[in-house]
Parts: sequence; structure tokens; C-alpha cells
Amino acid sequence: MHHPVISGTGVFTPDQTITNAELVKAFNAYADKFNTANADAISAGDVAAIGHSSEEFIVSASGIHQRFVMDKTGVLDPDVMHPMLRERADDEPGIMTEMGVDACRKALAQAGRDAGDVDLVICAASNHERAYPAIAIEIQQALGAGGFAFDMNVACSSATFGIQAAADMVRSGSVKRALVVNPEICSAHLEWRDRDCHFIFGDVATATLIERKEDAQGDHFEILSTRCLTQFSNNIRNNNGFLRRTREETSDLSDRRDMQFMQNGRKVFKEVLPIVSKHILGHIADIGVDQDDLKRLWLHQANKSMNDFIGKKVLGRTPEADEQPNILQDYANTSSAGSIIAFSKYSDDLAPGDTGVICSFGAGYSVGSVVVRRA
Ligand SMILES: CC(C)(COP(=O)(O)OP(=O)(O)OC[C@H]1O[C@@H](n2cnc3c(N)ncnc32)[C@H](O)[C@@H]1OP(=O)(O)O)[C@@H](O)C(=O)NCCC(=O)NCCSC(=O)CC(=O)O
Repeated sequence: MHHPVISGTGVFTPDQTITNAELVKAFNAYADKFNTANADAISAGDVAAIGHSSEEFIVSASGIHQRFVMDKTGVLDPDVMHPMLRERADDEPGIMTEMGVDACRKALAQAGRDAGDVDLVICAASNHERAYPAIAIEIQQALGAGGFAFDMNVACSSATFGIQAAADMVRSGSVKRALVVNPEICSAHLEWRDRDCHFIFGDVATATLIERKEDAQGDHFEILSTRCLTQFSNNIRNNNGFLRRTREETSDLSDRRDMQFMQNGRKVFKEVLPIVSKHILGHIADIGVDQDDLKRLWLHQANKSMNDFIGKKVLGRTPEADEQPNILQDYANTSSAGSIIAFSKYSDDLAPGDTGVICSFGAGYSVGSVVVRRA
């Protein structure tokens, strides 16, 4: 038995941002165009007019101020309303590989490791740009890592579920050193023409290096315990998939709303909060960690009010700003990567012996918690 630790994390941040002001301007231009083009059907009551979005609503409903994206021109063009990403030839690196490799190199540099020392790469993300070969294997090759690699998808909980898989393999001795990498191009699965959700997502890639405690060369966090939970729900759903063509005979799938991210946000809010609070409290109690011992919560970054609520339940009081750091104001929801960005940016100041929880939650439903202690 070995003790797994997190010895490095890395964040790749795209160089393009979309502020709420830019986003709302483009959305409202799209809505006006749509309403003008459909004026007759709207006045006949056959088509619903699209209402304007507002910066005030976005900030008060979500806490999001801006998001990073891989392409803003397409998203902000009222005639396009989605990112435009150049298709790569089969002998070029894929876009998820490029983002992931950047994050992995940063994680390796922090841990003082070479890619050749790695013998497991898990590419854990909400969407993968192709069915196969696995993105993880392409990343393994691009880095020059050894061992084996595979993709996995648990939507928003992909990173924590990936960390559990990697930590268990390090613990058992089947691998020595693992990279869990989360390239999330959420801008491509978001429906930017839907006012209810157009502000929610952004793009990023994160990577986490997990190795044996006895091998760690610098500062690190011991992984005390991991716990995963799933419970089926249709409240966050995306019907896009490989069977799409088999259904074209009976339906025009070219622009069907359910082939992008859909959610019943209110229900998600109401149902997921108690599941997550109970999950974290049960997890720490079972391993003998008291809520008063928790120095930090690195939560999934979907919604500020949601995090405020969970923080309060888990700590039993209103958390101080530095106890439950949010990054969603700058990055928006980056699916599985959100809690890892928060961990990567807000963990250096913890003292040896300090304990915290990385926790994701989202589609599935899925919840993953990783209890860590600064060595
Ligand atoms: C989606 C929400 C931000 C929505 O906030 P609210 O619930 O306050 O708002 P609502 O949808 O009921 O809308 C309230 C009113 O505002 C209007 N309204 C909606 N959008 C608007 C906009 N952009 N601008 C102005 N007004 C707007 C609505 O029509 C409605 O009007 P009226 O009152 O007239 O009807 C929130 O519910 C939320 O964050 N839920 C949890 C989301 C979450 O965690 N999802 C997981 C994401 S999946 C994930 O993280 C990834 C994964 O799992 O992979």
C-alpha cells in the first residue's frame, strides 16, 4: 500500500475572454434579429418572442462576470452564436490535446517531474472531441509519457472521479505516477441562443499530478480519502451521441435543442444542494475529520449562491471568503475543471496539517469529494 499525494496542478487558460457586457450585447442583437424575422408568427402566437438578457440578471443569478473561450468571434456573431474552431487533420494534435498538454506541463513543472516519469494519463472531461482513439492516448504520446491512458466522462465530476481512479491505482501499486487532465471546451456544448443558460459556461483545461508520498519531491497534499456518488437525473442532459445518424430518418437533428447542454436549473439547484452537503459531511465524518477541522473547500464552480449554501452547511457557519474560494466570477462554469482551478490557485497558503475538500457536482447527478491534507 502506498499513500497517494497531489504534487502538482496546472491550469491552461484560453487567451480570449467574453465579458457579460459583450455577451449580452451579442445575445440581444440575436434576439432582435430573430424577433424581426419571425414578427408575423410571433404576433399570430405561433412562435415565442425571445426576451433580452441582462448583465444584472447574470451576476445576481450566477455570480459570473466573464468567461474564457477558445473562440469569441463566432460566439459573439449574432448570425453564428457558437465558437468556430478549425478542424484539425488527423496527423495534427487535436485541440483538446493542445489544451491538456499545456496544463499537464505546468503540473509536472510544479512537481519537478518529467513526463517520462508518468505511467498513467486519464483524460477526464464532459465532452471528448472524437470517439476514438482516446484523447488521453494522444496526450500520453504528445507528452512522452509511458504506461497507459484512457478517457472517461462523468460530466462535471470527471476530475474528482478521475482523481479517485488514479489515486486508487497509485495506492495499490499498479501505477507510480498519474496525470488526470480535464480539457473542457464547454463553449461548444453550450446553447448560446438560449437566454436561460447562455451565460453559464467557459473553456479551460486543468491537470493534476498524483504520485506516491515517498516519491514526492516538493510541497504536496496527501489524498486522505476519495468518495464518489451518482444518482440518475434528467435535469442536466445532452442527447448528442453516436446514434444521431440512426435517427435522422425520422427527425431533423441538424439544429435540435436537446443536442446541446440542457438543464432545469431550478430543480438542479434544489435537488443537488442537499445531496452534496450530506455527501461531504458523511465523507469527513467517516474518516474522522470534524467540520471545524476543514480549512478550505474547493467547490465545483457553477453558481455562487449554490457554493455559499454548501459552504454554510458543511462548515456549520458562513465561511470566510478565503475558506471557500470561488473562481467562477472570472472563469464561469468550466464543468469538471472548476474545483481544480480553485485548488490550483488557492492552496499555497495552507499550513502543514491543514485539511480541505475538493468537491465536484453536476450532471448524472454525480458528486465527487477528495479530502486532502497539506504535508
Ligand atoms: C440556472 C440558474 C442560474 C437560474 O437562476 P434562477 O433559478 O434564479 O432563474 P430562473 O431560470 O428561474 O429565471 C428567473 C427569471 O429570469 C428570467 N431570465 C432567465 N435568463 C435570463 C437572462 N439571461 N436575462 C434576464 N432574465 C433572464 C427567466 O425567464 C425568469 O423569468 P420569469 O420569472 O418571468 O419566469 C440557477 O437556477 C442555477 O444556477 N441553477 C443550478 C445550475 C447548476 O448547477 N447547473 C449545473 C450545470 S451543469 C454543470 O455544472 C456541468 C455538468 O454537469 O457537466
